[in-house]
Amino acid sequence: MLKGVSSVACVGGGVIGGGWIARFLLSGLNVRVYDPHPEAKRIVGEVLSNADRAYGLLTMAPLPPRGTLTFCTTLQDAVADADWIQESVPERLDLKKRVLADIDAAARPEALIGSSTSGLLPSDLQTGLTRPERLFVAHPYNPVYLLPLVELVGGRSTAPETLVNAKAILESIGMKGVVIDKEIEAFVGDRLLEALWREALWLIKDGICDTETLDDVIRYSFGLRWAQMGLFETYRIAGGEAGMRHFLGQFGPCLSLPWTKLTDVVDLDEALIERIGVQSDSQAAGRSIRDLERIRDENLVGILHALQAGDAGAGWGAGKLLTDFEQKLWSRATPPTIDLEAATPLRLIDTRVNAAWVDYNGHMTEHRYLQVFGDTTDALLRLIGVDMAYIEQGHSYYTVETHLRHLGEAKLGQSLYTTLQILSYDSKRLHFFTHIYDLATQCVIATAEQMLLHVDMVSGRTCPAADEVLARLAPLAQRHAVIATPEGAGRHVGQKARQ
Ligand SMILES: NC(=O)C1=CN([C@@H]2O[C@H](COP(=O)(O)OP(=O)(O)OC[C@H]3O[C@@H](n4cnc5c(N)ncnc54)[C@H](O)[C@@H]3O)[C@@H](O)[C@H]2O)C=CC1
Ligand SMILES: C[N+](C)(C)CC(=O)CC(=O)[O-]
Repeated sequence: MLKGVSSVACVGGGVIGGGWIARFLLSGLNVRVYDPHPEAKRIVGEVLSNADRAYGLLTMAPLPPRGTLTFCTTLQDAVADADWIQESVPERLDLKKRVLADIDAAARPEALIGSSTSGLLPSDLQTGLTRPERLFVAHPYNPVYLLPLVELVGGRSTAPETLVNAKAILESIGMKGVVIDKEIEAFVGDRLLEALWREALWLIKDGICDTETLDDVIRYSFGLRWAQMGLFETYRIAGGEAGMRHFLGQFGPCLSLPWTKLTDVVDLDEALIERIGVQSDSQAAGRSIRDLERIRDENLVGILHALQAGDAGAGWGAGKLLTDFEQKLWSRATPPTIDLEAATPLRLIDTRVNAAWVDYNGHMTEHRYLQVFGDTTDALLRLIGVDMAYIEQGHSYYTVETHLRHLGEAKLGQSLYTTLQILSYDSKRLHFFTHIYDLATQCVIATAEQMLLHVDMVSGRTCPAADEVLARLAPLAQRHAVIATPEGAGRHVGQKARQ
């Protein structure tokens, strides 16, 4: 049975606790935090501010009102009324056991308790608890507010329904809970990461390459592959038409070659720590951690958006998950009210310039303007009844001419909105003028004048629009006819002739 969650407690508000706090708050849940660090409020505030920025770029779907954030002076006060308590204190078994025992004693009996541990066994964490059945590992990935995966691992005493409930709750906040069948130190993700990490330390220690080269090798090649398909499916493709079996046949014998040092663990002595520290400082080129976080977040948003377009627009992996989450948000939201009676252009789209829209000039690239104008056209069409049901009947409007003017610049994260004025129409033609405005200054960023024709999609020829569409169009066009013709309407591209 799925338990509803409205309030959450986070015990520990560092890198991971801060990420959880942001994820919960931005999903509309109230969060109470306990972290004795004297600067906990500042640290959480900074993570939250980056998370806000990242969500502003990630989605235009109507997020619920942000939950309230409360810092508590005692652990007991933080957890007493919570439905879900997430422990994210440092990775030490003795400390975690002490903190989890305090949580167990102060929490409501039905509250779920997740631990962010990267590798400690849930059976070890739950020994000695009064209600060990509600304790489980909920191992997330940094940054928790963007990366959707949580490994859910139960211990010997964890009740199966605890994991079922946890998975459902995570789905409701846009995350993917993956239940790991058997507990093992470091679970699945950190087993893989740890193997790579240990190998990488040897490569630096042995002077095979420096830290920047090693990172380049990952991020220009298999890092991109892993982001969208994981390991096994990627290798299946690498087997060519004969697939995985061929891959295993070809590369299986390499397992006996000295291609890894995994049987041996590098001595992470002072000298190696210093070498890595120096190389890593130089690689960061003076960028602060928060700067690097913002760059990372923009990249992840770009990859997630690209994955939303995967599989012919159906979405792929984490991109499909984001689309499904956005659809839930749209279905829960109240539709925006558009004043159809007013003699003013229709305000149809509110949007924000996202990372994938920005080009080498540092501003919104030209084809994205057409996308915003196209989204505005779609909003008008939906308003007059040309929706997916209408299109499935075999009729639609096609754009046959666009005159687009760039009058200002739009930068990453800038909030924009569009207004549309109908200039003329008849049974087959629809002619209108659209402005893109900067929300903050109300300045015009771009305009487009467009002509659309109503078509029979089977014959590919124009034909009159349905009566009900024209009936919706008529009153709008009448109201717009009394508004002054917009500056720039009817303009063409040209230069004054030389005298
Ligand atoms: N940093 C990472 O990349 C990831 C870490 N994790 C796990 O998350 C957990 C936390 O790690 P980080 O956030 O990286 O550590 P962190 O050091 O950034 O944060 C730990 C926080 O816990 C607070 N704390 C210490 N004792 C406490 C207590 N008794 N009660 C409440 N708060 C207390 C500290 O003041 C600090 O703010 C660990 O179990 C770690 O393995 C999981 C996934 C990724
Ligand atoms: C380094 N680490 C073991 C704490 C990493 C993780 O647990 C997951 C991650 O975000 O990489």
